Amino acid sequence: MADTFSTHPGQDPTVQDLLAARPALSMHAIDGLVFEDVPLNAIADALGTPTWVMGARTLRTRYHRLDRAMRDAGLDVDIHFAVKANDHLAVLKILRAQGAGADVVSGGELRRAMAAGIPANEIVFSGVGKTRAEMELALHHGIARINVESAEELELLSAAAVACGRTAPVALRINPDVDAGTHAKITTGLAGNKFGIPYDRAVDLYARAASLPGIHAAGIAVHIGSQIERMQPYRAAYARVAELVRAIRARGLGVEVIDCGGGLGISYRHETEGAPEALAHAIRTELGDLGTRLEIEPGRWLAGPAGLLLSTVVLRKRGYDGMPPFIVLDAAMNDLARPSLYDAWHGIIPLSARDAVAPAEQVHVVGPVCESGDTFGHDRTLPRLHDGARVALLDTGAYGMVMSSTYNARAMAAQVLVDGARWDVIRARQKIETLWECDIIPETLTRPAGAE
Ligand SMILES: Cc1ncc(COP(=O)(O)O)c(C=O)c1O
Ligand SMILES: N[C@@H](CCCC[NH3+])C(=O)O
Repeated sequence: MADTFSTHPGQDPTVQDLLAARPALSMHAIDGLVFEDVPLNAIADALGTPTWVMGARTLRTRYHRLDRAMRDAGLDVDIHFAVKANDHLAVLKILRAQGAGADVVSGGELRRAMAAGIPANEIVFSGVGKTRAEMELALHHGIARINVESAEELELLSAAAVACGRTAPVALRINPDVDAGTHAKITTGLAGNKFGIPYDRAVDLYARAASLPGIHAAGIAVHIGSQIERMQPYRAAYARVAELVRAIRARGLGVEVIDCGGGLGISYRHETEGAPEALAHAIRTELGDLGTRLEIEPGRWLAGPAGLLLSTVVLRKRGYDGMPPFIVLDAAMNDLARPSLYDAWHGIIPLSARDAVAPAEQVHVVGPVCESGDTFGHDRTLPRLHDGARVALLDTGAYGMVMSSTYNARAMAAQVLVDGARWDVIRARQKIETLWECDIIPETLTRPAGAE
């Protein structure tokens, strides 16, 4: 955890270290940095920067590893991709083609997932504040399940389902009060977090769910946080779920499904990537003998390493009084928000082979936005970068473009999909005029000066 989120201590991996850990990336003398089989300079030449790049082959490879890990453990687990991590229709279509369903947290995500061809009966609706309209939308389309996060929400859902003549298949998302050992802003399974139903109220609430009109009490869901590196928190949470399933069944109620959540971490810096095989083992050990259907809802593990953000050095600014220089990029916190939000560490690699072997120096890497927090790395050891040099920010396929904004009137960056040796633009760079196309000027401001 300290590695992923701290910007200061420890030695940075070198360019060679970063490349060695990422099979989809390679450095070539003439072509420079190549992702899958596409030289990234070709994309930057054609589209400029900042530009997001997703790798289709990488996505497929990762999905298959996860799926195989579950099968090899003797488990039949439905994989629902957490759409919040990357909601691009092309990404969803690729994962769907491999067999993925979806986990969504808003009506918008539900509609995106369906637009990408994922049927509603393979979509689970999670989230702490679903509106009545969102519930109705989900029920109308025949959602596979709604994960309910509170007693209050359960009552609202019952009323919504009765009103539209539907039965809502429900899992109660419990809060197991387990520390996932991750950053405070992305932990979700502690009793004080807003997520889930307090563990000690879950059995009674399940009984209530089973008695309510319009509700089919189908199971239990748990999700304890994101970027989880160790299996122990998973095992602790699953052990609590198993205990709960037994207690519910002892009341004569049925539990058909357990949603085991997402959260598996990746290696941004020095961390060991969460192993799907270890997760499968934890699920089998703790939950495998309960005879329920099993599901997982990973986001980051599938999409994170499948994405990059290309950027160009606008200028080098000399540091104050011998302090490290600032490398100012054309990408900013409005594009990639993770470093400013969580002090997240993302690898940075020059696109040119020659730049990649320049002598290393200590720098601060920043964006041009008017916030001191618009910083991609403090005291980073990087090959010396000149004005105009291009870099790739690594592992930005999850919680990257989806968290972009247009702060400082910066247009949303273009996006490209690489698939082996082929690449396609999958989102055009936003036209700057569209930033104000929804602004409405009150008529009083359009009258000529002095006219009343
Ligand atoms: C309910 C739920 N499911 C799945 C996820 C996906 O998490 P991750 O991207 O860490 O796998 C999240 C995000 O933390 C979540 O809140
Ligand atoms: N946005 C977070 C992850 C949040 C997970 C959603 N509950 C990140 O970038 O690490």
